[in-house]
Amino acid sequence: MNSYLKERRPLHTLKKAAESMSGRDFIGALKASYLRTGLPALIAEVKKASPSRGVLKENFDPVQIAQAYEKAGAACLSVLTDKKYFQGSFENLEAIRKAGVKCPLLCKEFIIDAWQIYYSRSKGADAILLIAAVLPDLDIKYMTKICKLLGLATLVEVHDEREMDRVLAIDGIELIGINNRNLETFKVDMSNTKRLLEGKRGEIIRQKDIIVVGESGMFTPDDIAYVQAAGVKAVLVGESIVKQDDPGKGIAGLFGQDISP
Ligand SMILES: O=C(O)c1ccccc1NCC(=O)[C@H](O)[C@H](O)COP(=O)(O)O
Repeated sequence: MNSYLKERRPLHTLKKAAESMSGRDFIGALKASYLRTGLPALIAEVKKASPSRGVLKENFDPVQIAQAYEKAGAACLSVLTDKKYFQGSFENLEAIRKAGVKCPLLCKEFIIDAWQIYYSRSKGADAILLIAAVLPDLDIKYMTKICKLLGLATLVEVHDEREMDRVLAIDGIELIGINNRNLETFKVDMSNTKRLLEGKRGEIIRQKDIIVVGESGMFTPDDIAYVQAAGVKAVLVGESIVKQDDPGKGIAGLFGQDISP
């Protein structure tokens, strides 16, 4: 977390800015897209670089990429704001919002402190990411409540059975992301999504009407079909689409068809 920013924006002034922002319905946009296309709704990631792959796109223009994604049928966008590992920024998030992009925006940041939630909202976020691997249950509960009060959606990310069981035991969770990438080894294994949705866990998810997002390592229509068959209603995709000369065409290639509205 950037303590320099935290010093400049004490919580009581930041809260006012966050509360005055009007948000967009992130979960509603995912549901509407799934109904419209019959395919997992796309959360398209504005991603310049990653720890596992280095720089993905030279001449990175976040607004242009966001507009191309929206035009090509993305339901929502994920904007990396972490500087150190992904070369992202809050300026990118703010610029995309100010450019008039209508897709709801997920602020992709390593959130460990409630201050960051207010800051994300003040910069135009409609949803934030909470990573179960780094947050105790109590923080997930507390942060989810703050988000609800602010009108923000929370995407709670899990990677294994233990994290999934922890998150399923928390009341009020509406959106769970299953990351196919192991955050320590960076290895991607799509069968992770399938495994975590089998049996009792899948039943609880259906009962609670939770939307599951498949995350990472998707490149082809077969990959999309695989995670859809496993039970996901949305996918979070970065590398395979952002690397294309035309990221919009990257989306049609990923789904094997034009999904634009
Ligand atoms: O992308 C990485 O290399 C990475 C490494 C370590 C921790 C997290 C990482 N990525 C975060 C993500 O969740 C992905 O950016 C997102 O799921 C999109 O993945 P992809 O389609 O494989 O770019």
